[in-house]
Amino acid sequence: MSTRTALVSKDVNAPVATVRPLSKLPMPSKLRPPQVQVKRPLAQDEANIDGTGAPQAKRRKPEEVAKPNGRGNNGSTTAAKRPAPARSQRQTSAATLPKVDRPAVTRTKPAAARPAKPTVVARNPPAKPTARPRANTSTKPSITTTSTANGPKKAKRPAWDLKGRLADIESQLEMRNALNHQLQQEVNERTGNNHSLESDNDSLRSALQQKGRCLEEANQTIQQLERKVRDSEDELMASTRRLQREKDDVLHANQQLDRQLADVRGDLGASRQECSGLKASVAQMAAAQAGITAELASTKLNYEQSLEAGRLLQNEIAQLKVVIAQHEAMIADQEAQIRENETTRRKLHNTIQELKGNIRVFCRVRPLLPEETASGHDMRHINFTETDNKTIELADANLNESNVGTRSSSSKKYEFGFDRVFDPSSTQAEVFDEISQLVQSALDGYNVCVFAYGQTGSGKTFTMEGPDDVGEETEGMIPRAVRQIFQTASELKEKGWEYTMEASFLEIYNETVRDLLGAGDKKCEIKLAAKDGRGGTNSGSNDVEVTNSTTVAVSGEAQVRALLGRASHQRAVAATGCNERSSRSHSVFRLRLTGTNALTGEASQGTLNLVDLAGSERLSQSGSTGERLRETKNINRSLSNLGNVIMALANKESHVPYRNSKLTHLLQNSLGGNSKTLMFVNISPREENLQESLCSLRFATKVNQCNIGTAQKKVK
Ligand SMILES: Nc1ncnc2c1ncn2[C@@H]1O[C@H](COP(=O)(O)OP(=O)(O)OP(=O)(O)O)[C@@H](O)[C@H]1O
Repeated sequence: MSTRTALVSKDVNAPVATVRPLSKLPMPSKLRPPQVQVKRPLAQDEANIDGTGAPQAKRRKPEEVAKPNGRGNNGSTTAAKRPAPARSQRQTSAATLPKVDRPAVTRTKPAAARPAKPTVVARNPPAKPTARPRANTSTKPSITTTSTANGPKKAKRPAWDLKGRLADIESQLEMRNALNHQLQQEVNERTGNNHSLESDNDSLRSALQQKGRCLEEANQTIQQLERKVRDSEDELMASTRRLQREKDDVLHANQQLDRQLADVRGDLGASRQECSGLKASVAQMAAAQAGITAELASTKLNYEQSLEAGRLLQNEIAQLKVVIAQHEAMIADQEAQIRENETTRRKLHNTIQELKGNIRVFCRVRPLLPEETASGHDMRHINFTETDNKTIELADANLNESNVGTRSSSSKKYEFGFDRVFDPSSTQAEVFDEISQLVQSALDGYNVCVFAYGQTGSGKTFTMEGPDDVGEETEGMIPRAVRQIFQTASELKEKGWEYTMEASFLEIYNETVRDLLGAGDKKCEIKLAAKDGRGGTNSGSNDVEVTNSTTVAVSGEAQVRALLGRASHQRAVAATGCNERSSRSHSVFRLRLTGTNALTGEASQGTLNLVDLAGSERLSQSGSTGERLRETKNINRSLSNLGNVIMALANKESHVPYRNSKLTHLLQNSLGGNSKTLMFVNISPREENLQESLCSLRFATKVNQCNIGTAQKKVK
């Protein structure tokens, strides 16, 4: 008994463990388990079967198997006593049987291995299950049998009828075995179906995987195709743009060609017009050529005539060249003669100066100043002869000093004659006109010395330099002499003379030489320079030089005017108190003129000295004391020595006392035989200055009577 039960349990459980979860797949209606299985009284049968082993209990839910299992183990009698379930209940139990088996299937076949899309399986239903309905049909008889076995219950055998009961049991056992056999067959069939389904499932899964791979490949292919499409689209776009550009280029080229064509057409039209114009021009030129040809013939004729005339002109030119050469020779002779004439003029000029005397005296009487006129001064005591302008007459009303300033009929007249007398109305220009020839002599190479001698306030500075508010008309002898020198030097350039000029301005105060163009702080000494190595001095005397004195090369009037201004400033700085320095000192403006003539080879060196002497007041009349007395003594000594030198020169004495005073020492080469000297004796118009005027006129007369020899030109 137990052996058979175990065998049945083993057979029943084995196929159940491999049942596939058919409900997971869309099972065709033909493959579904037949409803007859539901009609089987499985619950009771299985309870009996389960009572033999645990595997059946494991496949059921606890609530479904608890009671049968608990009772199953206690014997079939309990099950037999139990009322049979209703048919609907058995069917439900049978219908749930496959569902109870599903968990076992789930354990053997993981859900993850199943195809993701059941629809694939549905499209490919397995072919084998079509045979299953027949198998199921074969089971029906057993069910029917079972139904028969479960038919109306037999009467309960009495307890003592063991034999009958045993027979019943054996009968039931046989039925059970038959049923088991049928079930085993059914299980086998189902197992086969399962295998078939699994095989189908595998094939479907592999097909699905293959489809998946195909799908992936298709996707990849699609992606590749999409990329190719995109690439193609890009290429298409690029090609489209390129074609558009090419199209635009072609259109542009076409437009250019159209324009060029229009231009060419225009040019062609213009060329045609030009061609027609050229044709007309050619015709005109042909006509003109004919005219030119005729004209050429005429020109040739003229040319031959001109050649003949040219030959005649050349002969004439040759003759004229001879004449020109003769004229040039004449001009050269005349130029040479002009230069000779210039030399002759200089000699004649010098001769005239000699005839006039190498020392001359001009007398100049200044006018009364406005303040002098206003104070009642007059100059009736001075008379000028209008005939020759060479005589001046002073009337001394009272010989007695006490009667000075009064007039009487017994007045004494003093007449003085000079080379020229300038009355108060004489202008600076008239005065300079008389000395301009001396200035010319300086340019010719002579030493010229012009003095202004007279008492203080007599007009010496006015004559030599001009007034303080100097203008063009009131310019003195120095600026006028300078202007003439520069003008004459410029004119002499045409005759080949070139001059260089050097200026210096010295002052002699209290027998001290001072440089008015320098700082004036250095002691100046008068020295005789060494003889010219070439023996250039015809006088035999040496040139006088002053140490520490400033010599300025001058080239124009303005420059000389600036030097005079500088000298005037220096003298003003040296003035002390009421002591008028300019009145108490001698000033010497010296202009050294060096000339060369490249044409004649001549050279000359002259010196123009313009000297403004200190006031010549008599010591007895001055009433000076102290420093003023010393100044007066020095002034008188130097002026007296100037007279002595002139007298010595006039008397041709062997010794001329040049060195007795700074003034004569400085003017050594400008006094004597090698120089031309002119003295202005300036006279005050005031009658109260009559005696000083007489003294000055007497000194000037003495100088004027001197013949200091023949001036000699100094050539280098
Ligand atoms: N010819 C003249 N015409 C007009 N004014 C003159 C003339 N000569 C001199 N004067 C004036 O007379 C005044 C005295 O002249 P200036 O200073 O030249 O005399 P000076 O002899 O040089 O005196 P000092 O010896 O003191 O220098 C000045 O005011 C000057 O302008």
